[in-house]
Amino acid sequence: MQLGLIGLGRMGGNMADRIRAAGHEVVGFDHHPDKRDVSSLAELVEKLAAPRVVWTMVPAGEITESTIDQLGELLSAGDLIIDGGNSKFTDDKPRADRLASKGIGYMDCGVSGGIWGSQNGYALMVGGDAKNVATAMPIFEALKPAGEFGFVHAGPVGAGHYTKMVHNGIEYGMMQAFAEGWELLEASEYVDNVPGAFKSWREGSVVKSWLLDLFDRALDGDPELGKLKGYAEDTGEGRWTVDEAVRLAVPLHVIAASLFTRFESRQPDSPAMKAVAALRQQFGGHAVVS
Ligand SMILES: O=C(O)[C@H](O)[C@@H](O)[C@H](O)[C@H](O)COP(=O)(O)O
Repeated sequence: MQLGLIGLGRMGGNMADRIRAAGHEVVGFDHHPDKRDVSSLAELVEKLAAPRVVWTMVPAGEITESTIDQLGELLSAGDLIIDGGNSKFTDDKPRADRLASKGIGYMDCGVSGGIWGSQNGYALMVGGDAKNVATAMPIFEALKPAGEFGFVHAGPVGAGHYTKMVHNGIEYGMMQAFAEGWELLEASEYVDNVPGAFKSWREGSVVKSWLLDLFDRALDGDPELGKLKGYAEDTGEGRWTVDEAVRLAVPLHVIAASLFTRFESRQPDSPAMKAVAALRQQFGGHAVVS
């Protein structure tokens, strides 16, 4: 089938390759002139036969919102938009309603797999009507991994991005657990071969996983991670997961702690710990470091 794909960066570009390799036609648009097949959204829409399916794979937030608004002006009743970016789930229903007033369908699809997805396949978490899911199924089939798993129609519009948000919250917690275990092993006088321990866990162990494989790969390149700074960014999914935990009063100890640890990583000197040191000095006369 034909697909319009907007955003041909690290994710979208690889996805286009995988969809084409499965025998589909992709008409791609990107802001970078060297990557794209068409030079405007209007040209992309023109090149597709109706009813059209257009997938947005651009950064979440303002860019996705304005791209979908422009598509809403250019597409016709019967066409379908799929947002595959890491949008916030609360954006989905209002978008779907705006587009529905013009007869345009909308689905959200959480996409996991990072830069490895083109070879391994992408895990897809879809929210939308069964009819729209069926329309896009050949594209989902092309993107998902070859095996039994890697796809869920999670529920109505919003459910795909919600599922991806929770997936990313879990990702934060798993990464943090590996990271803390690594720090403890490195600090201890008991274990000499820390990279070897992680490597050994890749087979047979209870904690074997793709994240562990990737951590082992990172340690192969830099056994003490000496080339990196202890600084980690976040792009929103972890914060939304914790917001939801507060809204629903669900205890999310590990994920919340993992998120806060990232915030802490950006503080060269912790203001809160200065306050703790000041208070210890005030009530106990304990020494402080200035
Ligand atoms: O499942 C995935 O493929 C990843 O989760 C992917 O979506 C991306 O790498 C994260 O959005 C990074 O998220 P943070 O910037 O919040 O760590």
